[in-house]
Amino acid sequence: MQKVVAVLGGGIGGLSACHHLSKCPNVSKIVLLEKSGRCGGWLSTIRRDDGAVFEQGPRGVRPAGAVGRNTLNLVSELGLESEILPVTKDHVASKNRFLYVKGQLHKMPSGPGGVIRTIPPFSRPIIQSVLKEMLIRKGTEEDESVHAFVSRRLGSELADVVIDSLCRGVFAGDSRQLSVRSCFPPLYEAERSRGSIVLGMLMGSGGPKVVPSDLAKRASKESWTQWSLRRGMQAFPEALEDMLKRRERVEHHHHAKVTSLNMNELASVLPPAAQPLSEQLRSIASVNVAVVNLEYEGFILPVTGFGHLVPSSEDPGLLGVVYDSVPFPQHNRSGGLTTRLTVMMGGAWFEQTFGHPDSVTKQTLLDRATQAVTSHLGVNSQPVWSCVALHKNCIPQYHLGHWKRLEKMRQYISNHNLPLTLAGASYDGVSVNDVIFSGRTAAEGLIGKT
Ligand SMILES: Cc1cc2nc3c(=O)[nH]c(=O)nc-3n(C[C@H](O)[C@H](O)[C@H](O)COP(=O)(O)OP(=O)(O)OC[C@H]3O[C@@H](n4cnc5c(N)ncnc54)[C@H](O)[C@@H]3O)c2cc1C
Ligand SMILES: C=Cc1c2[nH]c(c1C)Cc1[nH]c(c(CCC(=O)O)c1C)Cc1[nH]c(c(C)c1CCC(=O)O)Cc1[nH]c(c(C)c1C=C)C2
Repeated sequence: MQKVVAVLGGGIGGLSACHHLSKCPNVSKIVLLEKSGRCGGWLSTIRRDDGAVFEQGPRGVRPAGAVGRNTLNLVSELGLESEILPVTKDHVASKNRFLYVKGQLHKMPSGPGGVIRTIPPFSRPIIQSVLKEMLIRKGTEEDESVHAFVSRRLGSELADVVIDSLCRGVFAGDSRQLSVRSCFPPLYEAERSRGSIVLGMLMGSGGPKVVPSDLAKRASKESWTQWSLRRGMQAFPEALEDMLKRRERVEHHHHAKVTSLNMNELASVLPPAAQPLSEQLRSIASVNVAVVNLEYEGFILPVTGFGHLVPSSEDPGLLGVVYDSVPFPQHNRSGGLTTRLTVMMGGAWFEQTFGHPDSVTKQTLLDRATQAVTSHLGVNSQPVWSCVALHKNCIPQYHLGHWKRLEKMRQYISNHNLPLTLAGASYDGVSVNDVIFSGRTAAEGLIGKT
């Protein structure tokens, strides 16, 4: 039977779903409804006339794992290989990530040397916590906060500093509220199946199989840790949309105000009979993040690496600073040496730091960002260019019990034969890779594997 499918929202998840649907002969028409004037959602790049590129959303994608290979396969199908900017394992941006603790930058421990010695800000070698972890009894809870899980298994110091910061650097969220089961499924599964995170990591686990393209094989052979594109991440949805435009069965509608991938809006268009589903959708929270891109003249950093994260105990509203020009110097303006930084602020602490997002001024956000660059990195010069963006509700938060909410929603959809499939960052992973994979899974759920 021929199907007509509407895809709501042209973020990278919706585009990925369209792409897979468009390969299926049983789908006679695909209607993509995007509320804004462009597709891509949070993949948003500023391209200046002088060649400089600044990311307002994701800036790097990980090539590892099945979902990473799946994305690279798509990049390859789109013919974007020559546009790829890989960062390899031995690059300084892969080796050096910093934490800003008690007013100082500390390199995050990596490699054997980093775990067997006591390295500030830690009070003992990390190897001690790692070895002890294998002896800790399995938890019995169906779900636990990321902070509670890591405190129980690895100790409160790693939970307070490393895990707290990691949750800020991925979810802009609070590790005390986020669910380990939904935010870091491999950690939760490792404890359940092997009794230990360390053993689970050493022994590996299953997961979806994705046959690698030549590009994905190259990424593995050359040990890439992340990649971007010459014209920035936005080039990815642009290429995907261009490819879809060439397919006859795909209809595009920009400025099409129908519904949204934003939970509240999707919930509001569901029929009253679907109220239980609407309520579950509404209960998925999301946070606001201020993204401040800064450009400085010359090389102004006291250290070099990917960037630094700030634990919530140090400064709740300041999440971290990415040193963009280190991994991707190709995005600097042509001719002349510059440093490009991105300061990320707010997240789960937005309101307590800045008040209501509608009343904070761009100048306040810019001042806060440049002050952080001065105090954290000792930079006294002023940026020669800046751009402030406030992304409202941009990162969904998988709070405790998220897995149960998903199960109830999917059960409800299935019990009521609703012609609806959920895909995107609100459900099974927020990374670009996860979202692209969720679009593929949603399409395959409707039409079978392509
Ligand atoms: C600041 C920031 C940094 C990030 N960094 C990284 C990173 O380094 N690496 C990484 O892997 N991931 C990163 N992410 C996460 C990743 O970018 C997102 O999770 C992902 O892009 C979400 O894609 P999506 O398609 O689910 O949703 P969205 O991007 O939100 O797309 C949803 C689309 O639906 C449209 N829409 C909304 N309302 C309507 C309506 N009424 N009608 C029709 N359409 C509507 C929107 O306009 C939008 O185009 C980052 C995210 C942010 C915000
Ligand atoms: C400071 C805030 C944020 C920074 N990046 C993001 C936020 C909220 C968003 C983000 N970063 C990553 C992902 C994808 C995760 C994935 O599974 O691929 C998302 C949604 C990647 C990432 N960035 C950092 C880490 C540890 C990760 C996880 C994957 C990896 O190891 O590469 C660290 C980090 N992020 C930011 C900074 C300043 C930073 C510093 C070291 C910015």
